[in-house]
Amino acid sequence: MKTFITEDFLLYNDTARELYHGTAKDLPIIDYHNHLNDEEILQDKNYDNLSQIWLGGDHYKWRALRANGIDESYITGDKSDYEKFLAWGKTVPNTFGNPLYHWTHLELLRYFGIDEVFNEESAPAIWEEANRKLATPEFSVRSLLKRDNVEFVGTTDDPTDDLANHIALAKEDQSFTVSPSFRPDKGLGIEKGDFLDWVEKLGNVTGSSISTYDAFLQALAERVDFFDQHGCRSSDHGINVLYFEQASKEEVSAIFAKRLKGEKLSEKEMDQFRTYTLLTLGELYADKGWAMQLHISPLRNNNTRMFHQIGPDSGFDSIGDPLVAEKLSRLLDELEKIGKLPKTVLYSLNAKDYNVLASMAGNFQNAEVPGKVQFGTAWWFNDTIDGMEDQMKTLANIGLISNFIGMLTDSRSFLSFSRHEYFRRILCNLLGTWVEEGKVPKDMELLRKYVRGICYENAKRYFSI
Ligand SMILES: O=C[C@H](O)[C@@H](O)[C@@H](O)[C@H](O)C(=O)O
Repeated sequence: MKTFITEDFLLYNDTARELYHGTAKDLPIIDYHNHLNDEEILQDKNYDNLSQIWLGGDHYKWRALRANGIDESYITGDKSDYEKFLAWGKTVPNTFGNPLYHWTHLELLRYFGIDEVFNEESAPAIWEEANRKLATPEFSVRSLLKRDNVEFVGTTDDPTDDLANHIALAKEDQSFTVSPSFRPDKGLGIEKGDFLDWVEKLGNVTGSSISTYDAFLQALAERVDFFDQHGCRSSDHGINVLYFEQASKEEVSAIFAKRLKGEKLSEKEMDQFRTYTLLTLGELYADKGWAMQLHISPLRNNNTRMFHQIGPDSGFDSIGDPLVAEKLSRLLDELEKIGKLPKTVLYSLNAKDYNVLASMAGNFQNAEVPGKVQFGTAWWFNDTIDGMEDQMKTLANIGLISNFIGMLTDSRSFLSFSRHEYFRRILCNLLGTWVEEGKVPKDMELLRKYVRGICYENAKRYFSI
């Protein structure tokens, strides 16, 4: 059966169709936050088969497979790639209403030219045809980036990473930039069992022995400099529960010393360390002109048995519901007070926070750049038609959607860039609907400016690309 994705997919009026086909469709892609593997880009890897590139690291699909009663051996276990692929073929027909259904068919159509509904019956032939194409030079990861007109890739990188792949890629003449993002979560994770190992690793890459909090901060500053020298334009922080506990540097130094000795810390002490360290990093980000991305309120690793079996980021995270407004206000204001609030992108995994984040952003805007503080795009479980519309309507209702830096894939798969098409269709339909409903004038020049800005130009300006 032919697929349902027509050229006007998700575009329900003439204005939407004109905006998408005439403006959004061919704009370059700036994917400023994802988890793509920089080594695979350097190697210009060809994936062996559709399971590896589709299912290999995508915990969205793993959750759908589990929800469909598929055994773990066919998901992250020891079944063959083909057996796992057939399990996905059995599952996709049961995903109506989930973006996975749309993404699956968009990817088959856009990358492989396969205009078929994906299910158990069509899976074997699709496996053969797609794998044949995956083996060709046109399906190396760099070829995939070029064919998608990807201009910028923001990977996610630990401060101790040597960035060797990014450095090597920067020496080559590419149509796209692969920029490292500074993700210091392990340096803020003072509660974690491997925190001291990470501190030692930080010391090793900076040629220092970190035995004091001053030395720790100095080492972090050196890594910020190193990342900046190699094209970093942004940091990223995963914050499960937002914190704000003020303390002097001397108090935090004493807390750090206790941790080095393996002494137990109170929750307050840990929050004092996290607060002081994040504020110090925020100042460094501002000095570098970086953006600070805050991904807040995931509830991670809910399934202890499966965490021990297959580790983090494996589909057992969900939406947390801590309060965020007060602490976020204090964090941002502490930096604003000293003129060191960096460009900031606020994401929450809980849609209950959307009005909070959109209104919070409005407290700290200034002339540095339009939309200096962004209410960030719908993230993870919210990366759906309803979730994206909800986030954009909230932003428009409370802030200025015209300065929105648009979406990102946050993905681990090189086939995910068609999610930008998905977003652009939803955006153009939203704007087109406002026109058709008489809520905004049919000023096509201005509407095209909105579309170019949100899909491409705003992010280019915001990240100084
Ligand atoms: O969209 C889902 C995301 O990729 C999710 O896996 C990440 O947000 C990850 O948990 C992280 O902390 O960066």
